[in-house]
Amino acid sequence: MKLQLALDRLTWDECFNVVGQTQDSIDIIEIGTGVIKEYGMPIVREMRKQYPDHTILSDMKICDAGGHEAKQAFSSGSDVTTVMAFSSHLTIQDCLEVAREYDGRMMIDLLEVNERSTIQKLADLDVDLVSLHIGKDKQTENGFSSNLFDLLEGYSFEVAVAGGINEQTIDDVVSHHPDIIIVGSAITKADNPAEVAKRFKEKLVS
Ligand SMILES: O=C(CO)[C@H](O)[C@H](O)COP(=O)(O)O
Repeated sequence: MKLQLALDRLTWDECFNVVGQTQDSIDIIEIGTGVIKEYGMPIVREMRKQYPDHTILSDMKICDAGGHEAKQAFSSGSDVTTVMAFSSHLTIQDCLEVAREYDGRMMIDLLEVNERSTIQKLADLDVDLVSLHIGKDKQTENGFSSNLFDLLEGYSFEVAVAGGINEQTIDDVVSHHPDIIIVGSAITKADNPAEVAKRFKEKLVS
């Protein structure tokens, strides 16, 4: 089980500061969508330069022009980038093809997906990594619910989970044995991110 730190709603300096404090506890550095919108590919390149041994995920949340945007992410040093599950199968296919060219991976974001037919579409496209995700706005109504895992019942994807996961909910999430647990605010907004990230890491089982 891997810990992915999501860098969202932070300045450039805050991103590097929190990664600097938590680097020993995290496996994957996620450069969040809003951070990419603010700073573009230069922040991905700088993160790659400073953290050559960490996996870097750019949360591009691609939904169209998949080949071009995936290329932007991988050519800047990302190991993984994201495409929305509701996108056209052509967009997802193009992303997967670019990922193969760069020896990278696509994570397919299941934000707002409730239909098993969408999951079957992903399986038919030979997708291998998906993320169950409750969006930031939706979190004001409902936090991460274990029921989300039901959507993937019977499929063998590698699974990441995200959406307001905190120290109160981590045990429940871990009990479903996802491959990657994505934590943002619970670490980045903590008084002592290093300590909190260490506690999260200790909860993850291999
Ligand atoms: O993709 C995201 C937002 O769209 C975040 O990475 C994800 O929600 C994790 O952050 P948090 O733990 O703060 O919810």
